[in-house]
Amino acid sequence: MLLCIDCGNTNTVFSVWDGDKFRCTLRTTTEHQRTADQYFVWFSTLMQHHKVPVDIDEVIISSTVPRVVFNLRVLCDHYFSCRPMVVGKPDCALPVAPRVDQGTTVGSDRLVNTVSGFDRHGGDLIIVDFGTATTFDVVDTDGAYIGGVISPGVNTSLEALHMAAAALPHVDVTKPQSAIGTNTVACMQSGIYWGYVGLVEGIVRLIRIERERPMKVIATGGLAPLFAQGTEIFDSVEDDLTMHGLVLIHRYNRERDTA
Ligand SMILES: Nc1ncnc2c1ncn2[C@@H]1O[C@H](COP(=O)(O)OP(=O)(O)O)[C@@H](O)[C@H]1O
Ligand SMILES: CC(C)(COP(=O)(O)O)[C@@H](O)C(=O)NCCC(=O)O
Ligand SMILES: [K+]
Repeated sequence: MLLCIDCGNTNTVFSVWDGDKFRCTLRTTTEHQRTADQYFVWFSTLMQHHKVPVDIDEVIISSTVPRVVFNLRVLCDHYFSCRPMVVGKPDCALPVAPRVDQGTTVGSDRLVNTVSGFDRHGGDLIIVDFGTATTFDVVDTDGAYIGGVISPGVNTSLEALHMAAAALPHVDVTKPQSAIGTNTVACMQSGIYWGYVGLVEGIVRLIRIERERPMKVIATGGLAPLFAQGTEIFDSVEDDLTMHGLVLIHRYNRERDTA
């Protein structure tokens, strides 16, 4: 079976693909100190819990944190006897090359989302990913990543506000009933929630004007369903977008190898 690993700055997700469907999806925090042995104990324990056999023979990794890739490679070598495909490395090809400034390294999560979104919806897309950063990936008619927007993530902004202001507590993001908060926590939640709704709607509007054509908007990332409750801007919310892209990129490279 194929193990797909999506390593973001906050969370690392392992998903096991049996060639037909995902059998199991597991999430842990991203920590570059975690060793191959620690990954394996965590992974094999939860696989047993979910009654999925641990027979991994192929691995594909997307990581926005370069330092974690070393230990993930050791995991593949010691426990799965394979060499992982790593998105963004020269030996991992993409169906359509990104068109960005020379020398720019695009985050591999954004490249994977682009491949996935194009497969599901065709071109002319804006993919909004609510991760550690809130990113907007613009996908051209032919499926190329052509740039986008990087904004601070929702929780990153809340944390920065709490750190910077002595009287502001740590709060969780939720959808407030109204814009006007009548206590400190409610004021902060309104600022974050309605602020991000406005940010997303505003940036999508500007991108559409620049592109001069209709563009579908796809939302993904842990907080996407929550923000979808506050705006009509998303055509679709897909929590498996990155994992689907990893399966596609893996298949694309395997088919190239055998061609
Ligand atoms: N289901 C969820 N509900 C609420 N918050 C979530 C959920 N999933 C992730 N988050 C939060 O959203 C932020 C981004 O998480 P994630 O999408 O995993 O980021 P990354 O891909 O950058 O690691 C984190 O602060 C995380 O705690
Ligand atoms: C913008 C990001 C930090 C988002 O990562 P994430 O929130 O998924 O951890 C990541 O895609 C990244 O490090 N990008 C490199 C710069 C770029 O994509 O242009
Ligand atoms: K991400």
